[in-house]
Amino acid sequence: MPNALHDMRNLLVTPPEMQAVDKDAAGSGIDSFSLMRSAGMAVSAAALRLFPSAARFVVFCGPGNNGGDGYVAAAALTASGANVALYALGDTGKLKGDAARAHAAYGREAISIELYEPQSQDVIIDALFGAGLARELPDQAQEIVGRVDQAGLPVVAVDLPSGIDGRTGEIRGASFTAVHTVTFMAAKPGHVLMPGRGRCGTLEVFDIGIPARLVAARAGGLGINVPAVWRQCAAGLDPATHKFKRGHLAVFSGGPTSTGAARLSAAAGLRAGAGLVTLASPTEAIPVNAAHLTAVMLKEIGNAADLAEWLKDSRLNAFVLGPGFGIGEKARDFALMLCERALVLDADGLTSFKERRSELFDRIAASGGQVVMTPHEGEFQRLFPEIAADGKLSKIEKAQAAAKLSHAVILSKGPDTVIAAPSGRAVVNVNAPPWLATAGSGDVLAGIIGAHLAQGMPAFEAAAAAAWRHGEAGRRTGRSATAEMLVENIAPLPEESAS
Ligand SMILES: NC(=O)C1=CN([C@@H]2O[C@H](COP(=O)(O)OP(=O)(O)OC[C@H]3O[C@@H](n4cnc5c(N)ncnc54)[C@H](O)[C@@H]3O)[C@@H](O)[C@H]2O)[C@@H](O)CC1
Ligand SMILES: [K+]
Repeated sequence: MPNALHDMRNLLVTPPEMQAVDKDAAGSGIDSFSLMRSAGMAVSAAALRLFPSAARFVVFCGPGNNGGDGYVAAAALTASGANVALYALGDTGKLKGDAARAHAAYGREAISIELYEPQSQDVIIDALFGAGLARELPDQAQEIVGRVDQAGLPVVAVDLPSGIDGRTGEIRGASFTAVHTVTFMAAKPGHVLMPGRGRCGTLEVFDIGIPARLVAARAGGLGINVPAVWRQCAAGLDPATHKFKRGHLAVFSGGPTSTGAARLSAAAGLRAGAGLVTLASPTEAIPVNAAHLTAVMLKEIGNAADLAEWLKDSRLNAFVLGPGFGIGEKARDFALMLCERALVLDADGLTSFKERRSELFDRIAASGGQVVMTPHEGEFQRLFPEIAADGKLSKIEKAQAAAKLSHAVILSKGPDTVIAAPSGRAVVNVNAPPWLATAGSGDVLAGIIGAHLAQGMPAFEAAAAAAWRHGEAGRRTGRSATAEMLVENIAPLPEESAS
């Protein structure tokens, strides 16, 4: 990935990668206890900043280094004059290494965790498990989660709310729901994938002093979808250029009773910067489409022969196929003809290949075109059932596997949309408000991707930039968003200086 990944704010590092970074840091002579001290101090500072008048900080410490951070935080909070109670999960005599040292330095009594009784003014510091959580949260910890939830106490999480799997964002049995999470060096997939993301509260990524080059060396091409990921590819898109240079996007309409979805895509494509947009309509739907279009042009394309003739115009460079199109042979024939240019395959376009996916994947591999597929969860299951059913994989890993198999860029939709390329590169989109999940929203997204492809952006960047602009449009529109309002609120691509 280009420069964006060297900015640690945009990186996602998996727990195994982070463990390797820790080892490299120790190997390069950095004192690992000083890292733990920085981590614990950052947690203490966050807790005091957020809850300056807490009656009592209750620190839960686990059996590993996450617990070690907790002991440091407890010592720092005590030194600041705060009232602190510390509860340990497991036998503190079995603590090892830095965690044992942090426990010894704390020097006060650690109470056994089952004795914890919530008090109404408690602020919880959760240092039970972090990146090292390897299986379901132990029963004893699950019970404490229940007590804290029931009492409605605020939780500040160390690294991750205990119970959230840092690789997948899944909840391992139960988890705390934090108001604030302090993680170290870089965010983990579990902070941005659902349901984990919904339980982290605000996320603080604190630099504990591991050199960035050590983190970057282990990071495997995952990031957060920020403009820096695709801005360089968007920089050449000068709105003043001749309209054909801005590309000609074609969107395929369904029959007379299902034309609205394609018109939404077309309108979004025009708004997002395609130079020309044509709605390709079957004969029967021409009157209804004609009655609703102004800036978008209309072309009658009834069958594959019509399409073949139209494709002689090489300026037609990007296509959206699927919204409202209808499932079946016609969708398959059209899609296979379009793979060698730039194609967004969405909705019915995806479902049409449920039983015939290898035809599509082989054609994409052979054609060398720019293809983006935009499945929601159900469509993903239809097209990639074996990947969808693999419970061990995270949403990122599923999208990566699907991209590799299909040779296309996969935009896997949801509140935590993932964009993955066949190379394994992937980003998670984080700017989408919940109300973006409105009828027709996906059609708008497909149109924005199409506009980017028409302007010559490579498929990965086209999809990532579109997910981001779609999220921004949702924010600008507000809670009452309809798909038409989203189109109106697609903002220009951000300038070079935006981060
Ligand atoms: N560079 C870094 O990232 C640093 C990480 N630090 C902390 O170290 C943490 C990672 O430490 P660890 O690798 O020791 O991991 P954890 O402290 O998250 O937990 C690991 C311990 O719990 C056990 N365990 C895992 N799952 C369990 C389960 N379900 N039930 C019972 N026991 C279970 C493991 O055998 C191990 O003893 C991070 O979350 C962070 O808080 C800090 O100390 C500073 C440096
Ligand atoms: K934790």
